[in-house]
Amino acid sequence: MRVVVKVGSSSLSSADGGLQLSSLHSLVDALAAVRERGDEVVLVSSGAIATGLAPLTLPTRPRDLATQQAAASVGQGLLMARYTERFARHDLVVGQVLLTVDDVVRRGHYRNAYRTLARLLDLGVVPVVNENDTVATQEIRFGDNDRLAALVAHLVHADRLVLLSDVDGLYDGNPSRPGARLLRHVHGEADLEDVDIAAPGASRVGTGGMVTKVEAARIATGAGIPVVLTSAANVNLALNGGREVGTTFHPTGRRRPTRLLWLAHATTGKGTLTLDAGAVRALTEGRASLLPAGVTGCAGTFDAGDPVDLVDEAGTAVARGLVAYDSTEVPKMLGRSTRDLAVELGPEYERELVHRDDLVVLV
Ligand SMILES: Nc1ncnc2c1ncn2[C@@H]1O[C@H](COP(=O)(O)OP(=O)(O)O)[C@@H](O)[C@H]1O
Ligand SMILES: N[C@@H](CCC(=O)OP(=O)(O)O)C(=O)O
Repeated sequence: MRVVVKVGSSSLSSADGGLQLSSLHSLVDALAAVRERGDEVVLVSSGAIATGLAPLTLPTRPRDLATQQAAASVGQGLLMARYTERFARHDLVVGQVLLTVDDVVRRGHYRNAYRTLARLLDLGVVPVVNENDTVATQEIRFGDNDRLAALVAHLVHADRLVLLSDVDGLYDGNPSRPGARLLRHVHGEADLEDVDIAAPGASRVGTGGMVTKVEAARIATGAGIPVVLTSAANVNLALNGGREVGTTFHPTGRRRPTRLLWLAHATTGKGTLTLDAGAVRALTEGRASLLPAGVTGCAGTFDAGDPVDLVDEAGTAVARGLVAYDSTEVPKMLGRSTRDLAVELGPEYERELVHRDDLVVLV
């Protein structure tokens, strides 16, 4: 068994927003018990920003990106030091893995991340993953670790994803309202239809609230991985108790190529290409590559290799792909056949605008 456990800032911090050591200790002790049983663990831990607040005497989580990054820079090292100390009590070694979206979406990069994580697990190390907050700009940020955890679970072929928060599961509405009901099982979209997840998190340090957790559960279950959402206080029961706690999201789909999952869920397009009806059909029904002949418009500034949204003439996103040309080159190619382009501009213009291996259909 390989399990990915994600813990949110709200579960690791005290009322004043700083790191709550006792919570971190219970988490580590529960994870160590999983290891003692012979199972493997990858921990996705938030809390860098929360841990950085006290040393910087910041009263609350900062709103601007630069101060968040500074707090993460101060906090991440301290957080890892605490994990290192506590895991060492169980004779376990930890390894820090910091990721950005960009690190894993581009061709080949996700393989590097996978190789490192697989090697760490071979060596018996507990990988501790977080977003690389200090270098992540707005465009390449996850911003929350829930989606990152779902994508990491897929990357390492996990058997289960456990999301730990400050709430004991998914409720049908704001859990602080009287009468809110805990959902024990979610089998698919139909079970989520009447669920209200809009309330922001109760803590001052968490991000995303329930929205990003449900999104993470969708990504993981859609790729065949069951998800358990429960409170960090239940960590031992969830991992070692042998009985169901919180909310279980059951698999709805099957494993897909890793890079395409990242492309669909971790990126935002740097630009937009508008497709005519024939191109939409070729992509969605024929699984074809996108050729310049079927593109009627291009917007945004992007480099070759960047993710772009592919929209139909009504502006609805139908696919996302990694574009093979810069935004300076695309306009002169629109509507032209690859053969004409090769004759006029040279053989390097004969390739697809977006190759089908670099493309994920969203409809
Ligand atoms: N339907 C719901 N069920 C459970 N929790 C919800 C729901 N809607 C909103 N929430 C809020 O989501 C919060 C958890 O999200 P967040 O604060 O981002 O935590 P974390 O730091 O663990 O990621 C809970 O404290 C809860 O108040
Ligand atoms: N990378 C950030 C995590 C962002 C965050 O707070 O996420 P979460 O608490 O999981 O909603 C950090 O370590 O502070």
